Amino acid sequence: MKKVLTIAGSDCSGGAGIQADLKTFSAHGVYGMSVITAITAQNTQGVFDVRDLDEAIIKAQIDAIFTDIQVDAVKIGMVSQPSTIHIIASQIGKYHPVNIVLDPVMISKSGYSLLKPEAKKSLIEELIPRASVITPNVPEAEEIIRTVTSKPIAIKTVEDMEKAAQELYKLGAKNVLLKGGHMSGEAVDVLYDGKDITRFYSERIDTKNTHGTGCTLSSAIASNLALGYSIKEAVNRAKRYITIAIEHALDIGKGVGPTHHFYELYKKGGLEDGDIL
Ligand SMILES: Nc1ncnc2c1ncn2[C@@H]1O[C@H](COP(=O)(O)OP(=O)(O)O)[C@@H](O)[C@H]1O
Ligand SMILES: Cc1ncc(COP(=O)(O)O)c(N)n1
Repeated sequence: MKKVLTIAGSDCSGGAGIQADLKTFSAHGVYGMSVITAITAQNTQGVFDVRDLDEAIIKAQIDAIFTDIQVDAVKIGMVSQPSTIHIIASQIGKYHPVNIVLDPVMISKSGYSLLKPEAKKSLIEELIPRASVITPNVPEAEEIIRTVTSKPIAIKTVEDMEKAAQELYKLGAKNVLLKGGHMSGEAVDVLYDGKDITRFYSERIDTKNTHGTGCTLSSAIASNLALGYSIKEAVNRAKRYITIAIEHALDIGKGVGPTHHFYELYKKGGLEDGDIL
């Protein structure tokens, strides 16, 4: 069985973060493991409190996994602060996992800052260059480009997304997937691999329940890379998975409900049994 690790924050309400990642791994038939960077108190209505774990326990969790178990892919989500980023970067340098999907989580759907402003530079300099693929949403892409170039940027069209993906590629990740969840019209994601631009389309589903979409997509990509798919096929399959997971999103809680994960949905996306185990 392929083994996939998420390094991310905990969402006690189960919609995003570590919890969404582990559910996604299970639905893909891969073995999920987690290194927790921070504990958040959040639900479908907002984020109420955060405790960042210290670097010693983050380091110890990563050592415990890599000294014992072969890891086929790593997904990195909420990394909060510079010390968390330094220790993750240094541990990646030590263990060299093969597939690294970095979701540069900055602000929750409810508007809470999950990455401290002073950590932006560390994320860009220390983690992005180590990633096999980064998966920013549109506001994150704008923020990263603004931080690097000190110039204002507004991504308004798919063509703007393509230009931004090429700009982000210069930061050293092997691939850039710019997600179009925050645009209007069809939900188009753009992949740039240094050579080709590929667009991934889906209909835009009319729902308020999109808590954890970014976490789900990046974990699905990590699962598919672990299963041996090329980056384009991994993104293609992940896009199909997230579309079904949003279509079946749950109206849980009073606010933005979570995506839904289960094996039957995976099969419904045309992803057959034989493909996943
Ligand atoms: N309403 C929607 N209908 C269909 N796909 C969506 C919708 N909202 C987001 N997506 C897709 O979900 C994935 C996550 O995108 P996005 O919501 O932009 O990420 P984030 O959670 O990081 O803000 C992308 O593949 C995006 O195209
Ligand atoms: C611990 C944690 N990590 C990430 C997100 C982003 O979630 P979303 O995918 O909805 O933007 C979150 N709300 N909480």
